[in-house]
Amino acid sequence: MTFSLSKRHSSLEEYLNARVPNEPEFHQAVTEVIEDIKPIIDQHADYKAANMFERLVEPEQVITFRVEWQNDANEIEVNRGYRVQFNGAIGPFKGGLRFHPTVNQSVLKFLGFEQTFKNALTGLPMGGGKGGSDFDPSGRSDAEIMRFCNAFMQQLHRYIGPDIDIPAGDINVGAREIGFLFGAHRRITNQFQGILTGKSPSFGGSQMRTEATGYGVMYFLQEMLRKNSADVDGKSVIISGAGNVATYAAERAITMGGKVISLSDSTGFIHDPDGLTQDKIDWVRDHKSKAGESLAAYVKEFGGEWTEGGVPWGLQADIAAPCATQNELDEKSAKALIGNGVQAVIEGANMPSTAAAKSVFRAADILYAPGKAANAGGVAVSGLEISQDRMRRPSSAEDVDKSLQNIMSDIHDACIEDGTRAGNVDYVKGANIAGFRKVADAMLSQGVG
Ligand SMILES: NC(=O)C1=CN([C@@H]2O[C@H](COP(=O)(O)OP(=O)(O)OC[C@H]3O[C@@H](n4cnc5c(N)ncnc54)[C@H](O)[C@@H]3O)[C@@H](O)[C@H]2O)C=CC1
Ligand SMILES: O=C(O)CCC(=O)C(=O)O
Repeated sequence: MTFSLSKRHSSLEEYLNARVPNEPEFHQAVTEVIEDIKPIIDQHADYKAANMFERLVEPEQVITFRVEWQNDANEIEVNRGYRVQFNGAIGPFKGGLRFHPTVNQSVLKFLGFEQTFKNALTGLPMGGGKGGSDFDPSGRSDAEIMRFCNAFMQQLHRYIGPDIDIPAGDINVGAREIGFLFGAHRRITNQFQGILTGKSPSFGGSQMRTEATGYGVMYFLQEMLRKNSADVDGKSVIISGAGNVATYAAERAITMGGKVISLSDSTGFIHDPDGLTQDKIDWVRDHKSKAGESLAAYVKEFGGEWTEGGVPWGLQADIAAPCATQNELDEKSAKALIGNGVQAVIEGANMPSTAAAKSVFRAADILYAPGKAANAGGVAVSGLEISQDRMRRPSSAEDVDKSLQNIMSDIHDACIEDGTRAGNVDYVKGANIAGFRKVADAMLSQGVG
């Protein structure tokens, strides 16, 4: 028997094992999406005739390159750089750069695949891509970070451009790294071009890009709650991570009246039963910006409890927002959250829930928003930054924030439209189907060859 989506394989698992062996994160992301869109492809003769499944799961280009650079001890170090240009059917490739020792082809392909659907959901003309390096920035000096960024761009500049591919930040790539990368590109090409987003507003960046992902997560949550006649106000919130997405999600949750009781990093988590405040968040940002600092120092400063090596999912709260990294929330944690009466789980990170955890959430009577919908606010404001770059005309923070709220509300509506069955909303299904339709229809219109 053949798998109905591919003539040569009998199941999705067999297809993935044969075509892309040893890429577990990519298999996980593809399996989740394909389970939801298979019935749509099966029912749609045009999609089947166009072999949409095989074309969708094959990236257009996977580029790898050597990054050689000199550390402070004058030693030459070598890292591997990547850019996965996954799908450019609806616009130039767009997606972040991640610098982390766990970066490999599987991780970047899963991220580029997810990004393709996420970008489609924003309603802006952006294809999906992702890139980065296995470079570990922890403990490195500013000068080393700058030399690494220069060396990385020395290779990457061949593959990007305002009409080709426009990267941005992701884990360990923030304003400092984007500045170094942009400067390197300008010196190499002698052109001032909008080839990166997340730039400082002093040289073409958009207001609110820094805040956009975390704020967008909370705007999406507010939409979900409102549809159920509820509100963030008065709710307790568990957040994981202590970086860009986590701290801005916490900031917005607090201004909406929520009580944020945790943050975490790869060394453990804090439980602050009094709740975070803006001062505490500012301290976390400052502390975590210093190379290699653990969040453990929080409790000496503000009290609460530190759990070394733990995850915050055993705490009791109304809302959980995983905002750190992929597969940080497993089946046991998902069951603990449900057992403790969580009402909504909203993913700020990309694929933070394992496949088993996802099944627990989808089967439970809770609101569950997948990352590709809930964290799309960051790339949406990147899309607005591209427009500002083109026009050389900046927008105010108020205007960008208003656009962000509208885009998150539209994504919420799209999820409702494609994810409602018998009165129940499956946000995962809704996001997968709505994103798929847009990309697949563009691919159909453009033919093959
Ligand atoms: N920055 C952005 O605009 C967007 C980011 N994302 C996703 O959000 C997540 C977080 O990204 P950022 O906040 O930008 O990165 P970041 O580098 O600012 O922060 C990452 C945080 O996660 C923590 N962390 C890393 N590994 C961990 C682990 N195993 N357990 C607990 N904590 C861990 C780090 O200590 C750090 O505090 C990633 O999945 C990223 O792909 C998604 C959409 C946009
Ligand atoms: O703003 C961008 O282009 C990158 C955002 C991103 O990497 C993400 O949405 O995961």
